[in-house]
Amino acid sequence: MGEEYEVEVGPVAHGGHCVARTSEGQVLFVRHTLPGERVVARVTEGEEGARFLRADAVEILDASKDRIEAPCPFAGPGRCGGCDWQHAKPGAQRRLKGEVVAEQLQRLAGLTPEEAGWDGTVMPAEGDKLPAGQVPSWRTRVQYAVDADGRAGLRRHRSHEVEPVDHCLIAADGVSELGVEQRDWPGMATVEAIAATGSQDRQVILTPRPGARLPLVELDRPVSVMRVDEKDGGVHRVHGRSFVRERADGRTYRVGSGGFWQVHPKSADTLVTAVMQGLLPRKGDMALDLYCGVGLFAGALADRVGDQGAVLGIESGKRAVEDARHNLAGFDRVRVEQGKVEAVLPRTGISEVDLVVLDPPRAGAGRKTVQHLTTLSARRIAYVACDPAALARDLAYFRDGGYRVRTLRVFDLFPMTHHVECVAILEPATKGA
Ligand SMILES: C[S@@+](CC[C@H](N)C(=O)[O-])C[C@H]1O[C@@H](n2cnc3c(N)ncnc32)[C@H](O)[C@@H]1O
Repeated sequence: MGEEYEVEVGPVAHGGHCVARTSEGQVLFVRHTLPGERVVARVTEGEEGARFLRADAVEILDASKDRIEAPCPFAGPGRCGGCDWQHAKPGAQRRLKGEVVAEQLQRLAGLTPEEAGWDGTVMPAEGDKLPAGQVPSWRTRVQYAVDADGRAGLRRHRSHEVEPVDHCLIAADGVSELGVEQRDWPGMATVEAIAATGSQDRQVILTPRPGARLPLVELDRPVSVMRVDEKDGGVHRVHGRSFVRERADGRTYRVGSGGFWQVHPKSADTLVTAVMQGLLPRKGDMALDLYCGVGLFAGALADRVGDQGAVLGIESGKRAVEDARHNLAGFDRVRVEQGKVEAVLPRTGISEVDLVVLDPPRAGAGRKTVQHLTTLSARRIAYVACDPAALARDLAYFRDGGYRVRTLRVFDLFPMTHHVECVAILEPATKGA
């Protein structure tokens, strides 16, 4: 810890850092740098003999042409851990993400971009293509951590320490307007601020420290307030609605506190469009929406498969299932089952479907679920992935089960961070042969 090395920085790696080697051959994962730079890297984590050390670039000796001054005053070595690429031009950020996706596909699935039907580009969300130095304000959900003095901030990288922040540049305007960063939150561990897209619903979710009393929540806009129970982790209503209303694909979705909804205001529409363009649902199709959350893709599929078709959603979160059933109540032939996909799907007895959407959490779907899906004779499968490593692992299982990737599209729905969203469309390998 604290040791410094002068290094030439190599390629980007998954996780918001680049790879370098010390003169003794020790691998360093270096943050706050870019490929091709020469930097002084200070070790932040790792022990002697470890496979790799983590480090921050604390001095830039030769700068990349893709480097800019970080627009956020809270970014930099040892500071806020929320963004990884504040110091890179927007186009360079997307190129780096593309290189990470390509590397993961190659290493974990043995696929080149061409074999995955991908042109190698990473698409910005509509409206996000801004000149260098301007930052899209896209985070409609921000969980602030609160320090011992009650100041709201964000956690430092791989740390519980809080970097107090008076304006997070990537927070959506609706979040910033609440003024969470401008007041103190004594006794709170976290304060989550939510600004819905397509409605004026605003919500604050407070997590008190053990024994602390809830503060009076007076913000710059009307909000509903929820509280996270320190014992059972349950989310309870303090005042106002216990949900926000989001809009996507022409429909309104109720999302209860603690439930999942895409964070970028354009994400839900972007992903629904990519999935529907890839699947091309037909009237009368039978479709699955796995890991369905509050029913985003199930709703879009239900509209398209019509009265003769049917959609089954599966989701583990109890509250999300209640919301999905509420959101999809207008469709007679849509059912939502609660439970883990790996347990519920085999129990349904379904042996054949036309289409599948799966949008699993970061860990991916895993071998067992993928194997099961490859037995259902689906005409097409859409895999929505927030982690390219998990996607690549699962694509390899799909290949073993006789499916090939027809197209892959990659979207930058998390600007300034290392995160990236992929939509892969699969079909039986025999079809593409
Ligand atoms: C990435 S979110 C996708 C939600 C939805 N497709 C959307 O876009 O709004 C993943 C969802 O999977 C649920 N989940 C996590 N593990 C699960 C499992 N093993 N089985 C079923 N659902 C799961 C989470 O509760 C979450 O709602």
